Amino acid sequence: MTTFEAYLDAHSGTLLNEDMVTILSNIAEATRQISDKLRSSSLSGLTGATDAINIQGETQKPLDILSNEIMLEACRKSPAVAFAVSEELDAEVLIHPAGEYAMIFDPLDGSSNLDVNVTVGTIFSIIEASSAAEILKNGRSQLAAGYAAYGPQTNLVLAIGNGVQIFTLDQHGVYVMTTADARIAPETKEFAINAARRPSWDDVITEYVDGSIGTPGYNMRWVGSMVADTHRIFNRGGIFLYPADRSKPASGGRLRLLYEANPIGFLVEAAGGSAIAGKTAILDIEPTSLHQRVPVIFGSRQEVAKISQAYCIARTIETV
Ligand SMILES: O=P(O)(O)OC[C@H]1O[C@](O)(COP(=O)(O)O)[C@@H](O)[C@@H]1O
Ligand SMILES: [Mg+2]
Ligand SMILES: [Mg+2]
Repeated sequence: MTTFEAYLDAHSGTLLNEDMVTILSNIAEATRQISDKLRSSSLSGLTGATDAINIQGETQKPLDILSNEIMLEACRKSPAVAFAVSEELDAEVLIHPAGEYAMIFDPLDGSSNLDVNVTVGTIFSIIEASSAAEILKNGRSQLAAGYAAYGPQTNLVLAIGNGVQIFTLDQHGVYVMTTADARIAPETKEFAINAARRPSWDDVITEYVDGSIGTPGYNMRWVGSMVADTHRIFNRGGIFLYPADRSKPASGGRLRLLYEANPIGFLVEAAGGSAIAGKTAILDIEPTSLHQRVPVIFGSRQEVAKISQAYCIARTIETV
């Protein structure tokens, strides 16, 4: 049995320095606390919405705010964390002026699913950044990334440079490794997209989805929590698509680069999958702002390659 802490210890001094071990341990502890709060949310009144609106213009749920506070506490407990960047914060927050890293997170992903008891998650990414100017780096600069998925089980999924490991929270609050070196199947016949947005898709996405629907054996899934859709893809392959809205190309898409697309892209590539925004790999996009949105297509390598080739051929389509 390998616990999360034992896994970190085993890589301390090689893939991880002591500061990174502390940061990742504190993130694991934060996800335990969030998991606890979620399990009893209806009993403790942590349901519904608040009056607060975040920088994205979205109404915050009490659990968005609480999860953000728990993740900020993980930053405060980690002396090497200089900055916190979050979906729920307008700008970066200085935590420890002498720190060398930024912790970037979506404290609760899929929070529209909270009141219907469907899997939600916490997504995180660690980069080197001792000044605010260093935060806007491409996704290849990530030192570690991961997510917690709060569903029937709580899973913690982590990449630190040697593949992807999956841990499961046991009844004593211990994360135990349940999948070593998770790999995403290279081929798939399962895709995930919000089909209600079809009128806003470009021709490449429309043709891909229409072609898939007409092909025997293809299946469609859409949870509405990217973490849950990602977790399914880690377990049985698949492709996830959240393309840009063709009527608003400047908006970039729905998902945010720094704390949604980049960490998921890092995990997916580490597991042998691919993650693109169109012609460009997600991890190669140079960020221009903290809450920048990008089109996101990721999952089984060969299926993603079909779409990336279609974008390269369709030269008339303006895409990233
Ligand atoms: O409601 P839509 O358009 O299907 O969007 C769903 C997507 O939005 C998200 O919920 C965005 O995350 P947040 O809940 O953190 O804002 C993704 O998890 C999910 O894939
Ligand atoms: Mg999210
Ligand atoms: Mg969120």
